[in-house]
Amino acid sequence: MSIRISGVNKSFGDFAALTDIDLDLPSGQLTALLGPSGGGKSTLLRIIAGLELGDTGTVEIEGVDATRLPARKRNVGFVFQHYAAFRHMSVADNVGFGLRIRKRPKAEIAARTQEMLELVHLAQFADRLPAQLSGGQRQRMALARALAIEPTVLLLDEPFGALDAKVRKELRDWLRRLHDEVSVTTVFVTHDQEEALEVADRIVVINNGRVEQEGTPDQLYDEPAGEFVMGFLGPVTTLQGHLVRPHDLEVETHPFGAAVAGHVERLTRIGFEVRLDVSVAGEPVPVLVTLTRADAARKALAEGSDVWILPVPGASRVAITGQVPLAAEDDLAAPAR
Ligand SMILES: Nc1ncnc2c1ncn2[C@@H]1O[C@H](COP(=O)(O)OP(=O)(O)OP(=O)(O)O)[C@@H](O)[C@H]1O
Repeated sequence: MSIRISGVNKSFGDFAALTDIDLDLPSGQLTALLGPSGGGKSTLLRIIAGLELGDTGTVEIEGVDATRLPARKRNVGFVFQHYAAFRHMSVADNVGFGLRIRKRPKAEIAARTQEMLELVHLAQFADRLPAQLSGGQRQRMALARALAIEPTVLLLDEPFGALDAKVRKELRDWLRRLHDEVSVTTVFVTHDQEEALEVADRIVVINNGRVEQEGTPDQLYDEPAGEFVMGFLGPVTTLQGHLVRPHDLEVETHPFGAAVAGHVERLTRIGFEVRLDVSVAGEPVPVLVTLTRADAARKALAEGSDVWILPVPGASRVAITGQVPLAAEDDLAAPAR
């Protein structure tokens, strides 16, 4: 285990930012800390980095107790959302900065800088100033700088958060490939569930200062530990006291099995999908069902259709206990995936 966090608590005044955090983050893997704003992700990352000290607990990095080690002795590389580059230094000098302050020989600095610039595909921009790069290129420069010191651990705090959706997606794919190439233990903070599901080997869901669940993307998606995790990972709807995913509901225009009867109140086409708002006796709000256009056409579904709905076998379902899933409403308003 590369990073072991045991019994960490952290309060700011009487506000508990982190409560009883125990985590093992495996060597060489890409782990996402995922959760809503204010949940404590950045605080945990800063404690791993040594930029913040927990009130209790320990942090071990590669078997070494790092709890009381200052940040510069932990051998971590760090990239923040808004990367603060040295504006008067060239891209190459920015990348080599960490090596210069560590007083490495000049030839080594030059070679390593070149290697890093090639890794992040910025070699042709070595002599530019950071202001002459695009936002995405600047974040790649930041990654090159963090990696130049050969860190044991690479920590990224919403590294692509400030970029537009398309560049973000490109960098996300690129980070995954980069990680596979250099395979340094990487922990990144995100509040974007799609980013975490796509990129990470492991996901730790953090909410209200606590770990809600950790596991592989598939484990979390297939077996969410509760309402919060299920609601945070994508669109959900409510049927018979359970949360279920709208695309996991089978819909027919005739009764079948244990299906419940309903009435299509609204039919919306969104790209290749069709979304149905189905009123069901006993349900306070319409049940949401998504299916493909072809499926909807084949079944001749229309507003006003009488339908029967049932979760498909093996669908993830979570019993509702009263806690409102945070992401659900936004996700329902957005085009279903
Ligand atoms: N230095 C501080 N002093 C007081 N409160 C703080 C401090 N740092 C963080 N907090 C509080 O601790 C909570 C957790 O903050 P943190 O930045 O870790 O959350 P986060 O999950 O990373 O959120 P975001 O995605 O918005 O950055 C927040 O409520 C924040 O206001």
